Amino acid sequence: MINVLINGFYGKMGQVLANEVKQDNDMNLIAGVDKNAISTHSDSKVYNYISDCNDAIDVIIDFSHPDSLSDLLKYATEKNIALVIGTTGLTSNDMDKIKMAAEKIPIFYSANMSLGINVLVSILKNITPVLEDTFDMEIVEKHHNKKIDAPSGTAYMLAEAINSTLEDKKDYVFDRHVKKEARDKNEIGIHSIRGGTIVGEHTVIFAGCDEVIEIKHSASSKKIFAQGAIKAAKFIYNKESGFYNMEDLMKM
Ligand SMILES: NC(=O)C1=CN([C@@H]2O[C@H](COP(=O)(O)OP(=O)(O)OC[C@H]3O[C@@H](n4cnc5c(N)ncnc54)[C@H](OP(=O)(O)O)[C@@H]3O)[C@@H](O)[C@H]2O)C=CC1
Ligand SMILES: O=C(O)C1=N[C@H](C(=O)O)C[C@H](O)C1
Repeated sequence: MINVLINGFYGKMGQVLANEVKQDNDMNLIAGVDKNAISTHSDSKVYNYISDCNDAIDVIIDFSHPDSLSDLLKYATEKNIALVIGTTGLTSNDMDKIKMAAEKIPIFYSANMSLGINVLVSILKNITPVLEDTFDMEIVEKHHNKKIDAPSGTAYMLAEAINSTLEDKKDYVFDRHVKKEARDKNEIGIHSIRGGTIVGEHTVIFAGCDEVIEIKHSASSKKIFAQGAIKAAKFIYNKESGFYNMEDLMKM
């Protein structure tokens, strides 16, 4: 059995994940951590601070808030516990800290744990070199009205997938407003929409002369992210230290 701790336990993802972990025969939900822990709130043990947890844990799965990152990395590295991180809105400095911690423990990071988005990443890497000279590239992401970061972590991940194939990297332009100059060829536009309960939609638009290609991924339930995180946890809990992502998991 793999012993799991969930960071961000009372959150939308934390609760969906707890449910999925409980139904998984290989996993044992040991406890949760949330900044407003109320012991009577659920049938699971929940701590206010990760440092309060002295249980034997094999893997921590984190869907919380960037503010919890320092405590999370300190705890996991000190106790030598594998980490799966799905939290978005992280800065490049945060990502550097994650990569430094990954020199000591195995860490899996993905801004989107669904299989579909990660297939979309490989499609983008294949088609961008063919289209880059003549097509403009725009990304539109839509999420629920409770989401606190914009653009989504996935939108950045898709833009990075496009850029990874290009020698001349494109700049990112967010929520483009009308400006005097024409659209610069050397940019990727990223547009964020927030409303209702939209789980997550990402569309990549390649707009050429007299033709348009649109590739869209729609999530209709948060379960796909939770199930992806469980696969990631099973993949890394007994791995060597290192920084892992969905590409490593999909290669298996
Ligand atoms: N990688 C992926 O596939 C996916 C990633 N996400 C990302 O996961 C994160 C969580 O999403 P979601 O569940 O919708 O958000 P929620 O706001 O519903 O949940 C986050 C939870 O973490 C708690 N929290 C805040 N700060 C801390 C802290 N310092 N320590 C521990 N817990 C803390 C929040 O408490 P409080 O409400 O009191 O602030 C809340 O209970 C987001 O960054 C989101 O973008 C979401 C879906 C899929
Ligand atoms: O906050 C969410 O809900 C989601 N966040 C992730 C992101 O920022 O890309 C992944 C998914 O789209 C849902």
